[in-house]
Amino acid sequence: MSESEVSGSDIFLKNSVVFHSGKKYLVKARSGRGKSSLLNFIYGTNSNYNGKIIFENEVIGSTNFHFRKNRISYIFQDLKLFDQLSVFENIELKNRITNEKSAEEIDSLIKAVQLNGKRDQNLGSLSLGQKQRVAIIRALCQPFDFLLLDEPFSHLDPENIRILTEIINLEIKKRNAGLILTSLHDEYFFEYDHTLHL
Ligand SMILES: Nc1ncnc2c1ncn2[C@@H]1O[C@H](COP(=O)(O)OP(=O)(O)OP(=O)(O)O)[C@@H](O)[C@H]1O
Repeated sequence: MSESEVSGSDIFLKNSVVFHSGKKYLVKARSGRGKSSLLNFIYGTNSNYNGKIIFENEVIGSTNFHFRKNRISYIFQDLKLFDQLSVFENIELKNRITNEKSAEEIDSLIKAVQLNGKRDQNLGSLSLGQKQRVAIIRALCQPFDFLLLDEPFSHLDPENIRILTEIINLEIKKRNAGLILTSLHDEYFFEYDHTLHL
C-alpha cells in the first residue's frame, strides 16, 4: 500500500507500536487496509514490510518457527483446516505436536461449541461457521503468549460467539496472554483494552 493510503494508521508508519501480553487489542479497518497482512507480519509468514517486529528482544522473521509453536497462535481468516480430515482429527493433528490438551478436553470443547454430532465428520462437509469453531479450538491446543484472530466470528450466530468468547477468555487468562483481533466494524465481543485503526 502507498504511504498516503496508510497515513492515518495507528500502526503502519509509526516509529513503534507495542502490544502487551495480558491485554486485548481490536484492530479495526475497512476491507483491504492490511488487517490480514499485519497479522501475517506478526506471525512471521509474511516478511514483505519495512521495519522490525521484536518479541522480547528477538526479531521475528520467517524462520523463527519456535514463535509459531510456543508463543503465538493464529486463527487465519481462511482457517487453513484439512477438508479430508474429521473435526477431531483436525484438532488432534496439532495437539499431537503440543500435547496441550487431553483427548477428553478436546471432546469437551467440541461439545461446548455444539459440534459433538459432527466430531467424526470430514471438515469438507461442514458449514463455514462450523469450520470457524473447529479452527478456534485447534488454535487453543498450543501454548501461546498472543492469540491472533482474523475476523474469527464472521459466520457465527450470537449464541456461538458468546460460547467462544467465554472459552477464549478462559484460555487467555490461564496463560496471561494477549489477544489481537481484527474486524471490519466496531464490535464488543471482548472487553478491549485498546482499539487501533489501520
Ligand atoms: N502477497 C501480496 N502481494 C501483493 N499485495 C498483497 C499481498 N497480500 C495482500 N496484498 C494487498 O495488500 C492489501 C491489504 O490486504 P489484506 O488482506 O491485508 O487486507 P485486509 O484488511 O485483511 O482485507 P479484508 O478485510 O478484505 O480481509 C490489499 O490491497 C491486498 O491486495
